Amino acid sequence: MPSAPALELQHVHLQRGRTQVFEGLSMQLHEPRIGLIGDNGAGKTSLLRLLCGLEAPDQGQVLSQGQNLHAAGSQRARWVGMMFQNPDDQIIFPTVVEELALGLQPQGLNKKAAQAQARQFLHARGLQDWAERAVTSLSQGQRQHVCWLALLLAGPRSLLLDEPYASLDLPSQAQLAHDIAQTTQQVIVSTHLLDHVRHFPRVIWMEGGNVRADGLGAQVCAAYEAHVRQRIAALHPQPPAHHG
Ligand SMILES: Nc1ncnc2c1ncn2[C@@H]1O[C@H](COP(=O)(O)OP(=O)(O)OP(=O)(O)O)[C@@H](O)[C@H]1O
Repeated sequence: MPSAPALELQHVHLQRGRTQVFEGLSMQLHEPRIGLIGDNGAGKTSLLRLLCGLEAPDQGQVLSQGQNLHAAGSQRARWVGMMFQNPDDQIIFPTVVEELALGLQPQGLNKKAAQAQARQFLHARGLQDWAERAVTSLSQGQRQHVCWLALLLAGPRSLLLDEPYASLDLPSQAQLAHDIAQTTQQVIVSTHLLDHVRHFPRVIWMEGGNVRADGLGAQVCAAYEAHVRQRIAALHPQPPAHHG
């Protein structure tokens, strides 16, 4: 029998504010790398928030390896973790080492042991100088990097990244793409920068809370780009050719 998918949505309905975002959305997320693409407001962030348990469906359920995510309590942090689009929505503690140590607590480490492990982790990545730094003294891109490090260190079995490249400079984008490639866990990335997911075995194109296309990264990204080109061409029609 095939194993239960890492993550699964079953007939999920979700309302956020006055918006009915999903009406009966179902999907199984087995693949080790999955990209989420689509226009602003398509439902990518809402989907990630459901998948990490931040948002509960109004109807339907979200499962991680067959177990209901929203009934899981603190265990959930071992199954799934999310890196937010805005690092300031994620970071709680004043210093980098404290923030990183937080993610180790679900593994049963006490504060001192967790901070020692976090320091070691930073050291291994040549970032030992960051340990005591005030998070507020870091740039937006650096804070985003702290969020990624916190997620890596916490090590849940599925990592959900919402627009992780948005505030990163080109070297940091390359570093994150490299880190993602090295990661053994499942990684689900929402992005408008299609080159970061084009090579993925699966990309899901969301549109208006539905799946518009779902398949190989190269094919789905090409279909979305062609659709965008068509829409832009329709908005800015070429003037008729002038003869004579
Ligand atoms: N906090 C909220 N309250 C009310 N409605 C919301 C809220 N957040 C999102 N929505 C609505 O839910 C729908 C899906 O939004 P979502 O943020 O999931 O889209 P997205 O694909 O992640 O967009 P983007 O590419 O801009 O990040 C949109 O119609 C949006 O207006």
